[in-house]
Amino acid sequence: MRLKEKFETLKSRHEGALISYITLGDPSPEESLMIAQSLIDSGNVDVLELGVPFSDPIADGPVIQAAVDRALKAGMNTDKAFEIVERLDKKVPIVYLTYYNIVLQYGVGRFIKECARTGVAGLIIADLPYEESGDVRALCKSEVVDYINIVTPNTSPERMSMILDNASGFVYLVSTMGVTGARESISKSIKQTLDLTIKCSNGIPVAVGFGISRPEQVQSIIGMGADGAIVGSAIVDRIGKGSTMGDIIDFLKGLKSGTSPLKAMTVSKK
Ligand SMILES: O=P(O)(O)OC[C@@H](O)[C@@H](O)c1c[nH]c2ccccc12
Repeated sequence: MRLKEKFETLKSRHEGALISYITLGDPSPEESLMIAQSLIDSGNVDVLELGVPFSDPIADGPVIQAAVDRALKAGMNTDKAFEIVERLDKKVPIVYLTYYNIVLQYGVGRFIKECARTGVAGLIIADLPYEESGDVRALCKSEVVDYINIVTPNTSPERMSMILDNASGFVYLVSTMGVTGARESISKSIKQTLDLTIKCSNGIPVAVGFGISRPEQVQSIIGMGADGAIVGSAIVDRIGKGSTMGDIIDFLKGLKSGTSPLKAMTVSKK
């Protein structure tokens, strides 16, 4: 399923997207396939972001670093990542999150063709600066894979409009500088960056990630006008601690309830 279709459906329901991240291969390739499928089947995840593990994940905090280590030790690699995506029953759009080295090693053209063939709807390359992304973006365009850009609170308005002029799928707004990982609170100044991003986004959905781990945080981000909230480390942490699938799905259900601020308001008024 394409990202555009998903975001349009959600919009017509006045609902934000819950985007969940897990690392492929964590704790093992087979188990991560089962986890990914259970998350999709639970109906609480609108977009599934799958990390293709890279040995030096510089944008990742300790929780995801540990997951990447577990995955690599369990024999995870890029071929197996494509195999997993191919086998998934993709009832929601799948987005890959990886680092440029992985793409380069596999062969840029070959990697993007494999994304298209196996049904990866979107691609995020965490460490590829926009200025260097021209070839990858062109290949993604011809293979109909959405290339997803990351913007941060440090992105200048000029750079933001340049990046967003060429955006597709959704825009990934990083809530705070630093690495991935749950935080106590989401910075208040995010509202300002979010407004600027929405203004420059030409109608492409904007999703906010980094540090979101609670339903109230999801609700406040969606309430500020974001089209989606991205949660990674809080889920990966539960996988690492060996939580049951039932507990992880209950956790996601709570987060998903935060994507309907209007509904939540009506309920709390009763
Ligand atoms: O873990 P957090 O703080 O919930 O943030 C989402 C994040 O995990 C996911 O989108 C992600 C995982 N690795 C990344 C590297 C760069 C950008 C984003 C990511």
